[in-house]
Formats: sequence, structure tokens, C-alpha cells
Amino acid sequence: MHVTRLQLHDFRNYESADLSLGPGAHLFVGSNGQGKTNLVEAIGYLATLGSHRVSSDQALVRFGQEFAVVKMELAHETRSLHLDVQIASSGANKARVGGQNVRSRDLARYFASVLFAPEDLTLVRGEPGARRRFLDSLLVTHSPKLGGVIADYERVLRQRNSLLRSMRGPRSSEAMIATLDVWDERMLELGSQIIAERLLLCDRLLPHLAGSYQRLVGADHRPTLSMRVSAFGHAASVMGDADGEGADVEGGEVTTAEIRERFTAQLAAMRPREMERGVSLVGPHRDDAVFWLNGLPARVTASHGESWSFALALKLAAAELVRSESRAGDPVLILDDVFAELDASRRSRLAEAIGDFEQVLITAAVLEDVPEGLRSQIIRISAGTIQTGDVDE
Ligand SMILES: Nc1ncnc2c1ncn2[C@@H]1O[C@H](COP(=O)(O)OP(=O)(O)OP(=O)(O)O)[C@@H](O)[C@H]1O
Repeated sequence: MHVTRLQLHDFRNYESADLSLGPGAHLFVGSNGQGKTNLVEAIGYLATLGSHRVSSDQALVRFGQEFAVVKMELAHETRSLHLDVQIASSGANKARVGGQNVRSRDLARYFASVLFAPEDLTLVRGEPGARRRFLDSLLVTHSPKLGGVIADYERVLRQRNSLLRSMRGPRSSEAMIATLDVWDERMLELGSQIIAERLLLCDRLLPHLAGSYQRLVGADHRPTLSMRVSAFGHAASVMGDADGEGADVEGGEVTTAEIRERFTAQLAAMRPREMERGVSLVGPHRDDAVFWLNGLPARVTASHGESWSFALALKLAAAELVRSESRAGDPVLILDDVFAELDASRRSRLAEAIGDFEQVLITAAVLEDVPEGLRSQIIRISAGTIQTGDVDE
């Protein structure tokens, strides 16, 4: 799959832009703050309905405007498809596929991209939320209906938390307990599904991770990943992690029924504590992925360089997984400001590893940071305008 055309209206610092693209690598260059990242952020938005930089849509709408519009044309083999979204600075967005209205989250069914960015370092070193989002967005790319399951779980969680808050202290009534039982059922139903899917995903990602790490680093540091599942109790803790809650599980060895059984027991055991604290303490929202290098947890032991390699390897593994499982072919790879962070050897290794993806979109402030093989199509960006003619290097 590749993007053939991108049109922007009032997106970030673009009043309007119209860009035609083909397969292969494209390099967006320009000084700092010109709009390179904004451009690829718009493309990434259509795959994930979110930005890799901000959590709210408001920042995406050009300052002083009410809406931004992103329109994209995609090609896969002989087929083409038009996607567009109107992003509101407040209120609901509107999405269309082939001119027909769809729910915004359905856009993910039609377009897959994997974005590499300096922020990826937080996958290895940051808080569990970044790792959960990484896994969940990969799940939704593979199986868009899971987007609905995750959204439903988050809604149930919000309502359950609000009920638990109102039950704190001596205030809980029988009616409240009965309502909590109802939310528990929904939580177990949806949460067990999410846990099971994440475990299976880890299983599928693992072989790609070992291969991509080897290709990027040229050495085998035995990268692996496991899930720390809060619904499985307090059986294990990972060195250096503060709470140590949840058991480590490698791969999808457990069935959804077994997960539900253990989740049910754990939820019952934790109920008094949850009522005391007024918050849900067990479930996929409390789980974490643990990344290992040479048998040690990378989050607390990996060096800066090793953490970077692990983060890149995870993204490359994700791209290869999507490629191997998707009927729509390769995901579009986006590399935002990544080459500036790497030494010469990792630059050329990364260039080689991504070189055969159908379309690769790269941003860089300094042309020379990007290996020569990826510089065949250069697009210069200056103050929210795109220049595609001859580039004076
Ligand atoms: N909502 C918005 N409305 C108007 N301008 C915006 C908005 N959001 C960001 N900008 C502007 O976009 C510019 C930043 O663009 P972008 O992040 O794409 O830079 P870049 O070319 O990738 O730079 P760098 O090389 O520093 O990463 C800044 O000048 C910023 O003020």
C-alpha cells in the first residue's frame, strides 16, 4: 500500500497543501520548525486517529481555525481509495471512506502505517501507558474490531472508577454493590479478551523482534518480551519496578477462559482495596509489557544506545508483522527525525532494513543525516509550504 496524494487544509501550520507521492522512499527536508513533522503526523493520524506527539486533537487544527481537513488517496495493487477526516478543535470529528460517512475509528481498517520517532525511546524507558498504546494500536491494525472492544473497556473502566469513588468510606449501599457487580461482569468480559489478544500479539511479534534487532545491531542480545498481567495476581515482580504487581506471562499459552477465571478471582480478592482507594486496581489498564535484553529487564538496565536499538527493533518488528499478516500489503513506514539520533552504522543498517518496504516517508532537518540510498525523492518544506520541483542542495 502507498499514499498517492495528500491534501491538507488548516492542519497545524499548513493553510493548504497538496502533495502527490509515489512508491519508494521520500525525504522531507527543511530547517527546524517548518512543518516536516506536521506533514507526516497528518498521514499517521489517518492510521491511528491520533498524533504521536499530542494527546488532544486541538493542537492539530491551525491556530484560530475550527477545523482541519486531511484527505488522502491510497493505492494497493490496482485499487485506489480516498480517505478523509475533518478534525474539530472541539467536538466530534467526521470521517469518510470513498465519499461515504464512516465512524472515525473505522478509518484504521483501510490504512496501516508504522511511525518511528525519537519519542519511541519512551517505549523502552517510559511509563507502562506508552507500551500498552503501542500494543493496542498494533492489535487494532491487525483486527480493527478490537478498537471497539478497547473503547468499550475504557468506558466501563471510567464508569466503574466513578462508582468506586462514590463508594469510598461507609457510603456504599446494596444498590451500589449490585451495580459494581454489573460493571465487574463487563470488565471481565472485555478485559479478558484484551489480555488474551495482547498475549497472542506478543507471541506473534517475538520472532520478528529477534530478527529485526539482529539486523539493526548486528549482534544477538536475545531481545524478548513478556506481559505483566495484573489479573494474574502478585506472583512475580520485575527487578527495579516499583509496584511489582502482576505475574509475568510469556506468550499466549493461556486460554481466554483461564484468563477470565484468574481475573475473576483477582477482582474478588482486590475488591476491599478498590473500595477503599476508589479506583480499579486490576485489569489490562494496569498491565505492562516487559522487554528483556540478555535476560535483564531493558527498562532498568539497558544503556541509552541499547534502549534506542530496542525501540527501533520493536517498530521494525511491528512493520514486519503487519506486512506478514495484512491483506493490504506493506504498511507505510514513517521515520520522523530518526536518523539524526543514530550513529553511522545504525543509520545504514536501518536504511537497509526498511529499504524494501513499498513506501517510506522520512523527515530530516539535515539532508546528510539520511543515507544516500533513501535520498532519491526529496521534498523541501518551508514555512508550511511544499516544494517538489528541482531541489538545490
Ligand atoms: N496548531 C497550529 N497552528 C499553527 N501553527 C502550528 C500549529 N501547530 C504547530 N504549528 C507550527 O508548526 C511548526 C512546527 O512544525 P513541525 O513540528 O512540523 O517542524 P519540523 O519541520 O518537523 O521541525 P524540526 O526539524 O524542528 O522537528 C512550528 O512553527 C509551530 O509553531
